[in-house]
Amino acid sequence: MDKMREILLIYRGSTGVATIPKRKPMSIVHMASSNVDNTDDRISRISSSIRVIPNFPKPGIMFQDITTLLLVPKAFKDTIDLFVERYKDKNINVVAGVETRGFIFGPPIALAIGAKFAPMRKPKKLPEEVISEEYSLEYGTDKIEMHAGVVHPVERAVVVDDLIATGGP
Ligand SMILES: O=P(O)(O)OC[C@H]1O[C@H](OP(=O)(O)OP(=O)(O)O)[C@H](O)[C@@H]1O
Ligand SMILES: Nc1ncnc2[nH]cnc12
Repeated sequence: MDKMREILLIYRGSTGVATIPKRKPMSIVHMASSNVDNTDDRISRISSSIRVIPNFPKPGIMFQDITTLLLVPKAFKDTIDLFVERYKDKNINVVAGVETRGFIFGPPIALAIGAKFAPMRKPKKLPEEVISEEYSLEYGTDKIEMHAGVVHPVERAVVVDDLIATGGP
């Protein structure tokens, strides 16, 4: 399998419009900045739609909050379009999305390029036989699992997630 890991810069959702915040709002320093491809104005629109929250979930982490990107349909669509443009003619059979935020971006990319979508889930969520891999996070370790046999050796897969922090060990 030819593996590629595709990342944006992107977060896990808040709990909806009607909820009352349980903790003090944190100070927001800025929206994300971009240092890639200044010729495509979609990149700056995407960057400026991502909220950066310092010291969440713990001191020293600059949390890149993609929930704000999801509130801007044009920026969300631009995000999907950029990936679709990159992968549409590459004979990709499988888009694998990393839980949780890869579940937001992976499916629309898969549909647009005519690939199947395979969820890569946190441990013990999938009911059938799995293949699994342990990895390090910027703030902890985790393991990811996928149903065995959903990707065949001859297939080409793109792994979609929102962001690389440590990129693993
Ligand atoms: O480069 P790394 O160090 O691997 O960190 C990046 C990973 O961490 C975050 O997910 P997280 O495990 O926090 O899960 P979530 O999407 O459910 O919030 C993020 O969505 C990436 O998957
Ligand atoms: N800095 C960060 N922002 C958003 N999600 C993350 N996951 C790991 N590190 C992160």
